[in-house]
Amino acid sequence: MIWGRKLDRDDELASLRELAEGVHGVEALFDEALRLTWISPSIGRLTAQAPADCIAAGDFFAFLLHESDRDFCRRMARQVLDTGLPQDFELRLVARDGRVVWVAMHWRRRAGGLRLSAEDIQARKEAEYALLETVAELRRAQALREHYLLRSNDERQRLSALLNLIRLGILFIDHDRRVLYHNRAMLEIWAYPPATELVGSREAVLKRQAAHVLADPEAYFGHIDAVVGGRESASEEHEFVFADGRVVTDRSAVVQGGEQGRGIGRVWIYEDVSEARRTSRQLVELAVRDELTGLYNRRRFHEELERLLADAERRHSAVGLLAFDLDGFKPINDSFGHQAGDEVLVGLARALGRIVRRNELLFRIGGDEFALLVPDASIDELLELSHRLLETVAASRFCFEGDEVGVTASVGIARFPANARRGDALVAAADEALYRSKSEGRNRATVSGRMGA
Ligand SMILES: Nc1nc2c(ncn2[C@@H]2O[C@H](COP(=O)(O)OP(=O)(O)OP(=O)(O)O)[C@@H](O)[C@H]2O)c(=O)[nH]1
Repeated sequence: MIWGRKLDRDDELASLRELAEGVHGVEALFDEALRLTWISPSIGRLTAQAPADCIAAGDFFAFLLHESDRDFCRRMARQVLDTGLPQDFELRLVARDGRVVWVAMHWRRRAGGLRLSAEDIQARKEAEYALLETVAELRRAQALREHYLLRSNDERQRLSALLNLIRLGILFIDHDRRVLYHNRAMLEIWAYPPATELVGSREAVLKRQAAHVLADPEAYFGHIDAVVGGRESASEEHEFVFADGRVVTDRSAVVQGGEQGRGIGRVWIYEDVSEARRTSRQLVELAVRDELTGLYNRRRFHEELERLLADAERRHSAVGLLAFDLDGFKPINDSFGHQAGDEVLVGLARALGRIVRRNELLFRIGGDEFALLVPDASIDELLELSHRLLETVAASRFCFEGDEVGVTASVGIARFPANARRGDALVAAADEALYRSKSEGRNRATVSGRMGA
C-alpha cells in the first residue's frame, strides 16, 4: 500500500508537472517547511527568474515576493498548512529587473505540503489603477468646481449687495429681451413698488410701466429703438423727463461674452439727475441775478441785449432800450446810511417790476443805474413806458427816522436799428440821452438823436 501510495503521488506529480509546463499561470509545490520544491517554467515569463534559481534561493518568499507582502503571505501559507482550508489573495512579485508584478494566488493543501497556483493580474491591476486615478481626477475636478461655484456665489452676493446700495439704477436685458438682473435703485427710478421682481419679465412689461410714468413715452421708446437697433456698443448719455418732473439720464452698453463673442445682452444704467439739474439751474440764476434787488444783472443784460438784437435783425423788428439812473439817491445814503439806500433800491425794483410787461426785461446795471429792454416797441410806446416809469419812481415814498423821502429818475431812450445797429452803440446812445435828461433838469426822458450805425 505504501508503495502504491508513493506511486500514486509520483504519478500525480508527473502529470501535474506535465500539465503545469503547458499552462499560462505559475504552479508551484512546497513542502511542510514551506520550502519550494518545484515551480513551473512560466515563472520565467513573469519574473525573468529561472525555476532552478527560485528553488536554489531557499526562501521563496524572500526571493520572489514584494517586501511588504512577504510576512502576510507566509502567515497565510502556514494557515493553509494548519487548517487545510484553501486561501485566495492578491499580492506583488518582484521581477529580476525590479519590476512589480501583481498576481492572484491560490494556496491549497496537498499531501506533504502546499500547492500554489498564481495568475498574472498585472494588466487588470493597471486598469484598476487607471480607473482609480480617473475617479480621483474626477473627484478633484468636482471638488474644484464646487469650490469655484461657492466662490462665484459669494462673489455674486457681494456684487448684488454693492449694486443694491448704489444710487444708479442698473438693468440687464438678455438677447431675448428679457430682464436678467435689476437692482433696487432701478425699481425706485422707474417707480415700481420696492419688492417688485422683474427678473424673467419681457421688455414689454417694462414698456407698460414706462408708458405710465414718463412725460413722453413715445419719444423714449424711439430712443430705445435707435440705441438697440444701432451698431454702437455703448450709447451716449440720454436725458429724459418723468411725468412727475424728475429728470433721469440713461446710458447703455453691450455686454461682451457668450459664444463667439456675440455679446450676452445689454446693460442699462439710469441716474436721477433732478437734484443736480436743479442745483446747476440755481447756480446759473445766481450768476445772472443782482443779489440786492433780485433783478437780472449787468451780465444778463448784455446776453439779453445781444439775443434780442439778433432776433430783431432776423425778423426786421425794433428793440427799445431805456437806460435810467436815480436822481438824488446819494443824499439818502449820506443822511440815513447805506441800509436806507438799499431799502430804496429794493423798493423801487419791486415797484418797477409791477409796471413792466412779460416780454420786457428789467435789469440793475449797477449802483443806482437800471435798464429796460423792450422788444418790438415803437418810439411812442417807449415814451409812454418812460413816463410810467418816471411816475412810478417819483410816487414811491420811503420813511427813515420819521422823514419821508423819495427820488426821481432820468431816462435815456435808444432804439435798434434807428439809433444804433450794435449792442455797445445802442448802450452808448441811451447813455448819451440819459446824460441829456440829467443835464436838462432830471426827472425826465430823452430820446437819442443818434443815427443808426
Ligand atoms: N445803498 C446803496 N448805495 C449804493 C449802492 N451802489 C451804489 N450806491 C451809491 O449810490 C450813489 C450813486 O451816486 P450818484 O449817482 O452820484 O448819486 P445821485 O445822488 O443819484 O446823483 P445824480 O445821479 O447825479 O442825481 C453813490 O453814493 C454810491 O455809493 C448800493 O448797492 N446800495
